[in-house]
Amino acid sequence: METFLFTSESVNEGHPDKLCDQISDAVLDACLTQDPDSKVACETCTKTNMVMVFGEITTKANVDYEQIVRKTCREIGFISDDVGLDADHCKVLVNIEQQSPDIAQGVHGNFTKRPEEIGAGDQGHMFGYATDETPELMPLTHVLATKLGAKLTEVRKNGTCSWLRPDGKTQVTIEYRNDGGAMVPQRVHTVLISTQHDETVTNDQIAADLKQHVIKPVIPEKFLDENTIFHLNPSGRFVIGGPHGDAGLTGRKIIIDTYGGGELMEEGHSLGRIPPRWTAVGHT
Ligand SMILES: Nc1ncnc2c1ncn2[C@@H]1O[C@H](COP(=O)(O)OP(=O)(O)OP(=O)(O)O)[C@@H](O)[C@H]1O
Ligand code: MET
Repeated sequence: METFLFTSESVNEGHPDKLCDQISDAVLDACLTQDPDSKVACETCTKTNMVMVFGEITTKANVDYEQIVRKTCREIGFISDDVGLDADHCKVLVNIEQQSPDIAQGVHGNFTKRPEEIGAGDQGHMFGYATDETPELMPLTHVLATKLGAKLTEVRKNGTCSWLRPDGKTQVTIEYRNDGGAMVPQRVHTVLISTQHDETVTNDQIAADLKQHVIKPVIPEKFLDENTIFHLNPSGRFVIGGPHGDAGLTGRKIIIDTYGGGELMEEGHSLGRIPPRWTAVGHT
């Protein structure tokens, strides 16, 4: 019987790229809440002590971009330089212009087109599929990697593991059996978690807590066996994190946001933009 390995990775809400995704989406939400006809294509980038939002927005909404940036960072837990970013004191740069009139006339005819006439402005490709591996109809590797990341955030915010900091990545490798074209998960081959942590905790404690409070509640026991491999903070030290450790950009985690690598990928994404602009990321 043919078996093969497949791997998906994920990041949690404190990863710098994911922080940017959440800021772009928060800007979009703020515009649409006040003005459902807003045209939004909002990018974000971040590095130590700095967040910048930029892009093209045409809206009647009165939006305080700086406050949206600070609130999003604060809610994730970036509340001091120590942790990777200080939401209340970091530099916030805003460079947002109106949507290009050339694009506006092409997409919505400067607000004159009927909904069924509205176009995308340029070409684009979208891919997608469903799989019966999971109730979510998504690949199991992707579902487990995503749930591990969400659990990490949960046990950080509810105080179960007080040493946790916001940034982190997860990865799950599953051994599948190809059963006449159906991909049937057999076992979890490898689990990798890299999480940001404070100075107080030892690597042994990190590994023990991750097994007990993150892996055990997420990965069904039937998929784990004595040969399952665990790599828990394999780099050995991950105190510096968030934008302090690595630059972040909107739309840099689009495989994680979709099927976890089991699909063809388009160049566009849906973060911080209204549907007609999804495919425009390559241009903005
Ligand atoms: N000391 C560390 N040990 C382990 N992981 C770390 C450490 N410092 C940062 N990281 C994590 O690794 C991530 C970097 O991986 P990521 O794939 O997101 O970006 P990249 O390596 O710049 O590549 P790309 O964005 O091109 O895929 C950081 O954003 C952070 O989540
Ligand atoms: N951008 C980082 C560097 O090369 C890599 C990501 S952090 C593990 O320094």
